[in-house]
Amino acid sequence: MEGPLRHGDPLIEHSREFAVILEATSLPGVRLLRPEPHADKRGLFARTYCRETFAAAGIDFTPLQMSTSFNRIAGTLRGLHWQEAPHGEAKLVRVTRGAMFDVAVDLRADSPTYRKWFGLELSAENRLSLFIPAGFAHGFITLEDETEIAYAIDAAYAPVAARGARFDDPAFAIAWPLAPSLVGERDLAWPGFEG
Ligand SMILES: Cc1cn([C@H]2C[C@H](O)[C@@H](COP(=O)(O)OP(=O)(O)O[C@H]3O[C@@H](C)C(=O)[C@@H](O)[C@H]3O)O2)c(=O)[nH]c1=O
Repeated sequence: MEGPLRHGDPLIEHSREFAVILEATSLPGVRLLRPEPHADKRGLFARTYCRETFAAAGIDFTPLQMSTSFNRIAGTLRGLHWQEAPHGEAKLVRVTRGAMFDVAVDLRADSPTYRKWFGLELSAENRLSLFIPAGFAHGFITLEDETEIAYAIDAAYAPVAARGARFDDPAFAIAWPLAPSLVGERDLAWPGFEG
């Protein structure tokens, strides 16, 4: 009997081996996804996640849930958030409307980039996604009103394991591109990071 079709099999004529480009960032493990759009007069089609491409890059990432985050005003800041082990979660984040400055912070104590951050603009226009593995904190500030974010996450939500740090914690010294105009109460109340 025939086995299941695999990405790259000749039968999948319209599939391309590396339709998702995974770029390194200044933080080992954090990757930037640059889609390769197939454009025509209708618009475009682009893959925004591919399990096989991730696996070929040595990343074991299978989303279990997808979430959306809508933010009314520019300057809305959410984060920094992570889930403690064994509930660590990897996230793939992109913007479907508007724009934001997205940040990952390395919280792996044995990492050469421990407590270092990486940030970049993700927007509906540039269609970039950021992959943030377990062991990193994540946060963002919106750059436009009515910005909406799509998450794919590989672990169940576990409020008991939820942890956070303030966006302006001196342990990280993140250079946000603007001062926040709206931050949730929980995010203002995180204790100083003790790593
Ligand atoms: C994250 C999450 C929240 N919730 C609930 C809890 C709460 O009532 C409501 C809003 O949750 P929060 O205030 O935690 O939402 P928010 O501050 O947007 O949390 C998010 O921030 C960014 C930076 C991330 O990286 C995400 O993983 C997530 O932590 O939604 C779920 O039911 N499932 C979930 O997976």
